[in-house]
Amino acid sequence: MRQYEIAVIPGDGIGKEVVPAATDVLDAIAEVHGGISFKYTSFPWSCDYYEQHGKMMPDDGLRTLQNFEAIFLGAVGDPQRVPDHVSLWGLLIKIRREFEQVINIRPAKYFRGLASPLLKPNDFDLLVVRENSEGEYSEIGGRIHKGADEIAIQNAVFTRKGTERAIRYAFELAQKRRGHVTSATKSNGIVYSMPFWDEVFKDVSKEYPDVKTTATHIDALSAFFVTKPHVFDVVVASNLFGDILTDIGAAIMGSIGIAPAANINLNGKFPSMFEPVHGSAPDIAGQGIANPIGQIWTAKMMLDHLGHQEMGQHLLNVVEDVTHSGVKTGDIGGTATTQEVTQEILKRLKR
Ligand SMILES: NC(=O)C1=CN([C@@H]2O[C@H](COP(=O)(O)OP(=O)(O)OC[C@H]3O[C@@H](n4cnc5c(N)ncnc54)[C@H](O)[C@@H]3O)[C@@H](O)[C@H]2O)C=CC1
Ligand SMILES: CC(=O)C(=O)O
Ligand SMILES: [K+]
Ligand SMILES: [Mn+2]
Repeated sequence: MRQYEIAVIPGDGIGKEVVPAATDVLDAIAEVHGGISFKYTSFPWSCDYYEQHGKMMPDDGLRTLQNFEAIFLGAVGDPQRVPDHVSLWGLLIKIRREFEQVINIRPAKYFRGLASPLLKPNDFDLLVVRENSEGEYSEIGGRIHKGADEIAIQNAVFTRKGTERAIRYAFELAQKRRGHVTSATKSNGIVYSMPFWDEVFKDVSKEYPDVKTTATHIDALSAFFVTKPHVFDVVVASNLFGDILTDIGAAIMGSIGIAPAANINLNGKFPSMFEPVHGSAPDIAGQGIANPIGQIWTAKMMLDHLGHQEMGQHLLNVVEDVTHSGVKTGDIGGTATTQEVTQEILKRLKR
């Protein structure tokens, strides 16, 4: 029996509702297939924790997390109580950066049983590779003066290492898929970092002559995600562009509540972290109606990462069966609660 040590951080809002649902499902799939089990250690780091301790996690929090094989996180943020830049940078983004989780993989595909808002959803199946450690999300800059003279400066950071790493990762994935990489650019408006991004994309592409390439400005690309998502295979994007594109990817599937994500550490020095694309959804938190599929599909990505692709595929098939059967939460047109969807998934998994 292989037991995996997993750090669990439910976080805020619906994170606290969907994370237990997903760990129940993980336990069930492990039991059904046999050979593996999960040992969870839960950490209460969140905006509640911040209110009590004045920080999002203890000073030695990262050292504690470092001993785990993976981190399973829900969502961070409660803007009524703690400013978002404080809560996210104090926990979620801190872990991504300090643990060198430099790649964020976020799939979107036609999902059986879901009413996509697209008129002709076709069969789309794409992967966004989001640069996850630098880019537009930086702490470089500052604010000076007050009132009419006030100035805010925010610098974006694009290193050759980081840019090349994300782009190369996209090419490697494309070789195992349909052999096409689309680069999200904006070199017509952003005159230093994006021409640089384009150059690196071109350089890396020379090493993969079998992979087809396209570079598309982020504005048009966002539109194409809505009008013809089936043309995309792997899309590589900077931190901010990838963030926005993947909410669109979630929306065209049918709901932001179903999209998964994996924050991948490539050098093996730190654990990777698995958390859905969505946030803490304060507008529906505490009602028991959050869609657990984003968190459960994220669990599938963790299974894949740990080398259990067969279990992962089985899990996703069952989730699609449940959606197809009509047991759905409100965001995707159903009336079921988080618990009811989870129970239905558990029941079918154990069949
Ligand atoms: N990775 C993370 O932890 C993220 C955290 N956030 C934080 O979350 C908080 C809320 O941010 P928002 O911009 O409102 O984004 P959000 O993703 O939390 O919610 C956007 C909309 O989608 C709905 N939604 C999200 N997940 C759902 C689910 N599982 N089931 C049903 N409906 C769902 C919400 O009810 C809301 O109407 C903020 O504090 C924000 O900073 C936002 C995005 C990512
Ligand atoms: C923070 C956020 O929105 C994301 O990482 O997707
Ligand atoms: K999340
Ligand atoms: Mn986002």
